[in-house]
Amino acid sequence: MAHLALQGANRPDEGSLGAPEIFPEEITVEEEIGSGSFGKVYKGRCRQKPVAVKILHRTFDKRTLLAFRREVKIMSKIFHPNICLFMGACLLPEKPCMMVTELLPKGDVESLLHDSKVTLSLFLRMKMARDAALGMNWLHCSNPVFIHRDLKSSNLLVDNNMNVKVCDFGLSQLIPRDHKVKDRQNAKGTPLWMAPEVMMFQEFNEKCDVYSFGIVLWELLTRQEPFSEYTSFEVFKADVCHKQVRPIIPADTPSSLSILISRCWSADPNERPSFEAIIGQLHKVIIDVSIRDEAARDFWTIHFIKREEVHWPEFLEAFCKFTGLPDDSMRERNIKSLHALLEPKKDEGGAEAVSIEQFGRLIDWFGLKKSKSDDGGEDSIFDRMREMVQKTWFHGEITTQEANQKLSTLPAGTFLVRFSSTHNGSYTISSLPQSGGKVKHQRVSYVEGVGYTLNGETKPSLEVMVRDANDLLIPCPGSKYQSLFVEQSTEMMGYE
Ligand SMILES: Nc1ncnc2c1ncn2[C@@H]1O[C@H](COP(=O)(O)OP(=O)(O)OP(=O)(O)O)[C@@H](O)[C@H]1O
Repeated sequence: MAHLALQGANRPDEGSLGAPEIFPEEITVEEEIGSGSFGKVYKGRCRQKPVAVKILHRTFDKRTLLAFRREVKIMSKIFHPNICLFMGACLLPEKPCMMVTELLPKGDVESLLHDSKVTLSLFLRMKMARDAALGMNWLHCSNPVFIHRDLKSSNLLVDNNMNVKVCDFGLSQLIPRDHKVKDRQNAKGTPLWMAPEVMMFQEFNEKCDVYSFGIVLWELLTRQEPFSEYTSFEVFKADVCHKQVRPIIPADTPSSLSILISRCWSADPNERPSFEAIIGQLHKVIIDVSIRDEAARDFWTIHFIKREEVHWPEFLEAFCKFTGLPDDSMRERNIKSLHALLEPKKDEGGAEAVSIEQFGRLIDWFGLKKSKSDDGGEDSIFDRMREMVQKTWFHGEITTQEANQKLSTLPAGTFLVRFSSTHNGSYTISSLPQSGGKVKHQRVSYVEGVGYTLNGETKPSLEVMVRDANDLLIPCPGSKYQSLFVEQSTEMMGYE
């Protein structure tokens, strides 16, 4: 009954919200996918399209209704690829208040980060951060300025292509550009992500969202909950506001990222960067977290800044020039090896593209620097790649499970060498012990200029390691690179 009274008294002039109207009969509600302070979110269908339907509690107070109406009003005015698409609302008196938005099937970033079964590389997590920053920049660039006021990882939603969109505008507010405002009563937002000036009821502007973004960046970096050590709100508030306590940034974080996080959550809002500046810095962070080798990083920055994927021909031309690949009889085989190891993915138009992540991993595995060859000369990265794919025992990027499947029915002493699926730059030797039993997986670390280390013993090449081992006897057949060399041996025969 309470909600009926409120609906009657507080819903004047629905048309002024300017939201496209959707009637309840047009919406089919399916399973629940989330809940919040206002009510629940369901997966549903509207006009044959899968959608998300946010339904207000059956009983709600005036504040909740105002927040819901504010959200509808704001969402019906913002359109950006990184902001959850508003599709319409039902605000009819006597009917449940509902808001229809696009469905983001992968749910929210917080749930994904804390699900240990979900693999999310740091590269992908930083791309997610940049998507969120792009959405936030759109809000902050509008005039008057939109302040979100509740930016946190659970208000970032993810689509099937892992694109991130900002949602939940229930606490958002508009302020004139270059102005500051103050909360008169309760501070709005979620305390763990709330800027100190907001918590202390001081004047604030859109930079309060940048503070929250700093906490989100830290969550994306660490996959942990912020401030989980606190049990008392008063102690937490005093520490954050007066002692400037912030979550600990892991020591091995690339400096471009740790500096960005620290600047975002500065105590002084003027020291926090704008989202425009954050986006620029995240382009750099994405390169830094994807490519560990400094020279390779410079290569990508000079040629492909702001791009995470480059078409194969463009990449090849730049990389061959950069490495000085000679135009000799090996050139074609070198390029074939590079292509096979990079495994460029086909984009929507069918063109092959090399990703920054894959490039970074390739450099970790093979190193850019020249190394000493067996004949006293020098081997380039191309020599190392070409020689590796020719080894019958080398199976490249296969998982532990795939290695188990390949080996399980073969005789003892059979082995293969593959890239480690968990440690960038390392290799794994999977073998069937001669003593019998299950497949054994041993990680070999590779340090450029030093060699390949297994059980404390370092060898100059994997070939030497395999040759010197007593129990690696029969190369496992079925390497995907073998077909590459069937053609090449024929070609070679042709040359001779
Ligand atoms: N469009 C959507 N697609 C998929 N899931 C969604 C969608 N909208 C919301 N959700 C899920 O529902 C949860 C709650 O939604 P939302 O943040 O809008 O609620 P809220 O009550 O405003 O939250 P809070 O109480 O934290 O302010 C989200 O964290 C997300 O898991």
